[in-house]
Amino acid sequence: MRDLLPFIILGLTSGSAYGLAGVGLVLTYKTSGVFNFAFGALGTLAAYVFYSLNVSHGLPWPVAALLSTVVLGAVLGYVFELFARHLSHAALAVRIVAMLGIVLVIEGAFLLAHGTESQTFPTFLPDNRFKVFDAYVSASQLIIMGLALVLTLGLYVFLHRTRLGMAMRAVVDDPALLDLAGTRPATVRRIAWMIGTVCALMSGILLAQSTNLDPVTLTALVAQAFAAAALGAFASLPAAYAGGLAIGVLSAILTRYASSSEYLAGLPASLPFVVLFGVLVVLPRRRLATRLQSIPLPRAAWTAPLRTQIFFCLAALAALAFVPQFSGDHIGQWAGFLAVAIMFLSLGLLVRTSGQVSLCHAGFGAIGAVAFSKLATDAHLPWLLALLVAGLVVVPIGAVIAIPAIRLSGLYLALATFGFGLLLQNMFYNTSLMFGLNGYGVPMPRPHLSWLDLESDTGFYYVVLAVLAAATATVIALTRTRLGRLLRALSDSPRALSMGGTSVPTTQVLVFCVSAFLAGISGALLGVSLIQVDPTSFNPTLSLTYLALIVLAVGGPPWYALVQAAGLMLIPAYVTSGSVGYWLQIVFGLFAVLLIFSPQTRQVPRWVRLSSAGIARLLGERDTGPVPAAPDAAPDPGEAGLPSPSGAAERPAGEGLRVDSLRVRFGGLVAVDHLALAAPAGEITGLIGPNGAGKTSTFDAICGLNPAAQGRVQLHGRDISRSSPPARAAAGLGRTFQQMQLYDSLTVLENVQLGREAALAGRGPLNQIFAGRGRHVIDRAAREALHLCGIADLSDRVVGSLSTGQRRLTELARCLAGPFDLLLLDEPSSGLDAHETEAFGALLRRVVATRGVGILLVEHDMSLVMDLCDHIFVLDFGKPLFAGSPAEVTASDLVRSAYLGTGGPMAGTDRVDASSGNDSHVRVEAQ
Ligand SMILES: Nc1ncnc2c1ncn2[C@@H]1O[C@H](COP(=O)(O)OP(=O)(O)OP(=O)(O)O)[C@@H](O)[C@H]1O
Repeated sequence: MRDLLPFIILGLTSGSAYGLAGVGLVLTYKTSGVFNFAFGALGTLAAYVFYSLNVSHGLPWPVAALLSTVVLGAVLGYVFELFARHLSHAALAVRIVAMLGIVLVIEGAFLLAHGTESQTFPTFLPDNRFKVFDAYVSASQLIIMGLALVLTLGLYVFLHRTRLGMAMRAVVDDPALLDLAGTRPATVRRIAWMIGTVCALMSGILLAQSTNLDPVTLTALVAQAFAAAALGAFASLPAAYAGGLAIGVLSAILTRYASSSEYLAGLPASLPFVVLFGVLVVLPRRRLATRLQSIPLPRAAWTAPLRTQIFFCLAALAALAFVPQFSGDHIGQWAGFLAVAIMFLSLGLLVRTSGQVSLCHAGFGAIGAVAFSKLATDAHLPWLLALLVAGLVVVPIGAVIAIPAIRLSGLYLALATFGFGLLLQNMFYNTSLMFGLNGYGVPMPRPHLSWLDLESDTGFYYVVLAVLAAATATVIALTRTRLGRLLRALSDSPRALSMGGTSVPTTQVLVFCVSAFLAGISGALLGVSLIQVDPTSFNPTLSLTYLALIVLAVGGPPWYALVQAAGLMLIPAYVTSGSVGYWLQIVFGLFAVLLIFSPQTRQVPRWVRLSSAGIARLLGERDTGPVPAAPDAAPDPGEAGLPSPSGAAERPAGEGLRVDSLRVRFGGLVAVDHLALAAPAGEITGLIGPNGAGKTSTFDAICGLNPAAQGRVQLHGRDISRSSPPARAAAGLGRTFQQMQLYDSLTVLENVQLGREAALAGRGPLNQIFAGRGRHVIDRAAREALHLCGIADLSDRVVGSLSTGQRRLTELARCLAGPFDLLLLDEPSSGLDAHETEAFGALLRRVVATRGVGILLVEHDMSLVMDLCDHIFVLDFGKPLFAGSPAEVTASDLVRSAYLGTGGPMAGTDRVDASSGNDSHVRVEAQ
C-alpha cells in the first residue's frame, strides 16, 4: 500500500482537475442541453493565454490566472450561451459539429502558432514538499486538490441554497415556469455557462502544470471530463467530482502496474474511455433520457430524378477516369482522394441518411487497413478477397459500437464513438495486434495480375475508382430499398418509426454495420495508396474532421463525398506549404461553427437545377420541379369516397385498451398518478384535462415510449405493459402525436406508405432489408388511407412543405394505413379550421363505424370531444378527476371548476378550445 501512495497523490492531483472539468461540463449540460465538446479546447486556450500573459508578457501569475480564468471565462461563457441557444434548435449532428468546429479552430490555431512541440509551462504554485508516511506531497498538489474540492462544494451549496442556484436547476425542468416566476431563463443559463467555462479554463491551467503546454493532450481533457460527468450520470456535481478523482487515482495506480505490458500499457490513458463506454452501456436508460426533440439535418430542397442522377454519375466517372492523363506525380494522392471519398460515402449513409453520428470512423478505417494487411500478407488471401474480408472484419465492431445507439439518444452515441476512437488509439495502435510495438507500421500490398498492370500508381488508381463506383452504386441502391426508406424515416422521426412497428435498434445496427464495412474498405484502400500505414495515418482527430465535413456537405451521393474528399486530400496535395493542414483544419472548423446559421432547407444552386432539368428532358424524364408553396387550406376529407377497410382486423365489441394504476414520474414530478381508463373497440373515448394534466404522458406510457412508467396496459385482453413500442404497434396500437412526428423529407405518399411498411419491416433484420412481396399490400393500404383523409392529390408533395392542417391529415392517414385497431390520437384537430374540424369529426366516426377500431382521443376542442366521444375521462394534475358520458362531464361542477370553466358554452354550434383550462382563456369561434 505504501508504495502506492505516491501514485495515489499524483492521481488525486490530476483527478481534482478532471473532477473540476466534469463539474463544469455537467453544469452547462444540465442547464442548456448542449454538450460542450470544446471543453478540452477551452482548457488549452486558458493554458495558452496564461502562458503568454505570464511568460511572454511578464504579468504576475495571480493577475494572469485571474485574466485567463475568471475574466476569459465570463466572456466565453457569455458567447457560448448565445451559441448554445442557437444550437438548441439544430439537428443533433449540427450541435455536435458546431462544438467540434471550435475544437478544430483552437487546436489548429495553436498548432499553427507553436507546432507540435510542447512548451514548458511555468510552475507558478509554491513547491515546498511535505512527507506523508513514505511519500512526498507538494504544496502545489495540495492547493490543486483543495481548490477543486472547495469550488465543487461551493457550487453544490450555491445550487441548493441560493435562489439563483435553484433557478439553475429549475431551468432544465420548466423554463417557461421560471419565466413566469420572474427569472429570465436566458440569464440563468448564461451564468451557468460562465461558471462552467471558468471550471474548464481552471482545469486546463491546473493540468498544464503537469502535462506542459501541449494542445493535443490538453484537448483530450474533454475525455476525462466526459468520463467524470458520466460517473455523475450527467446530472450530479458531487458525483462528477468524485468520478474525476476516481479516474485520476485509478489511472495513476494502473500506470504503476500496467506500463510494462504490451497490451495494458495504454490502459491508464484509456481509462476515461473505458469508464465512459461502460457507464453508457450499463446506466439505466431513464437516467440518460433527454427532453430534446429529434431534429433532422438540413436537407436540399430538391433532388434530380434517377436517370439524370445516373447520367451525372457516369459523367463524373468518365472525368475521373481521365485524371491519370494530367495528374503526374500526384496520382498516388488522387488514389487516396478516391479512397477517402468512400469513407465519406460510408459516413454519409450513417449521418446524412439515417441521422446517426459517429466520431470513430478513422478508427474503423484503421481496423480495415490492418486487417487487410494481415489477410493479404500473412494469410496470403487474394487481394480482392482480402479487401472484402477486411471490410467484414469491421462489421461486428460497428455492431458493438451501435449498442449505446440502441439504448441511448444520439448524443451519448457521439460520446461513445468518440471514446472508442481514442481507446483504440491508446490501447491498440501501438501493439502487434495493429501497427506493431512501436507503431512502426504495416505493409499494404497492391493487387497483382499477370495480364493487367494494377501494381503501378495508375493501375491502382483505376482499381480504387472501380471500388468507388461500386460503393456509390451500393449506397444509391440501398437508399432506394426498404432499408433506405427506413433510414430516411429514422433520420426524420425515430419515434414515429418505432410507433409504426419498426424495431429502430435493428435499423440502427444495420446502418452501422454497412457503414463500418465501407469505412473498413476505405481504410484499406487509403492504406494501400500510402504503401505502408502507421498510427499517424488514422489519427482519431481525423474522425472529428470527417464528421464536420459530412455535416457541412450538400448534395446527394456521390457528390458530397467527392467534394469533401477533394477538400481534405487534394488541396494539401497541390498546396505544399507545411502549414496548409493546420489552415485547412481552421477553415473547416470555422465553417462548422457557422453551421448554426444554416437554414433547415438548403437551396440547390440554380445552375445545377437548370442543367439537370436540361439533361432530364433529353433523357425523357420528368423533373418534379421545385417544391410548390404550401396552400393554406386542406382539401375537404368529406369529399373522398369511403373505400373498404383494409388491414385492420375487426374486433368484437368489448375488446380494446385497458389501463390500470398508471403512474408516470419525471424526477420529483408525478405527471400521471394511478390512472385507470378503458377505450373499447368500436368507440371513441375522450381523455381531456388542462395543459400539463398528463395526457401526453399517458399516451407515451401506453405506447411504451416511457419505459419508466409503472402500471398495467392491456390491449384486447393481452398484457403489453412490458412490451417495446414496436411490439405494441404489432399488437394493434397506432398513434399520432401532439408535436407531429412526420417524415418531413419524404412525400405524403411515402409517409403514408411507411405507415404500413414500418409495420411489415418489424423487428427482423431481413424484413428490414428486403421488401419481399408486401408491396401491393403497402400500396393498397396507402391509397385507401389517402382517399379516406382526402389528401390523395397531395401524394407527391414533400411533407415539410405542407400547411399544419395538411400535415395533421397526413399523420392521421399514416396511422390509418397501418395495421392498427386501437388508435391514440393526440390533439389531431389542432391546426385545422372550423370547416376542416367538422369534416375531420365525420371522418373519425366513419373510421370507427366501418373498421370497428377503437379511438382514445386527446383534444382541447370541447365541441368536437362532446360531439364524438362515447365516454370521457378527465385528468387534472395527473390524477383522474371524473369519468362519464359527454352529458355527465358537461354537467359536472367538478369538471367545470377544474377545466371547462363555469360559463363555458359547449353546446350547439360554438367551438370551444379549453386548452388553457379556465374561463379567461377559453377560445370561442362562432361558426
Ligand atoms: N420528459 C419530461 N421531463 C420532465 N417533465 C415532463 C416531461 N414530459 C412532460 N413533463 C411534465 O409532465 C407534466 C404533464 O405533461 P403532459 O405533456 O403529459 O401534459 P398534457 O396534459 O399532455 O399537456 P398539454 O395539454 O399541454 O399537451 C407537465 O408538468 C410537464 O411539464
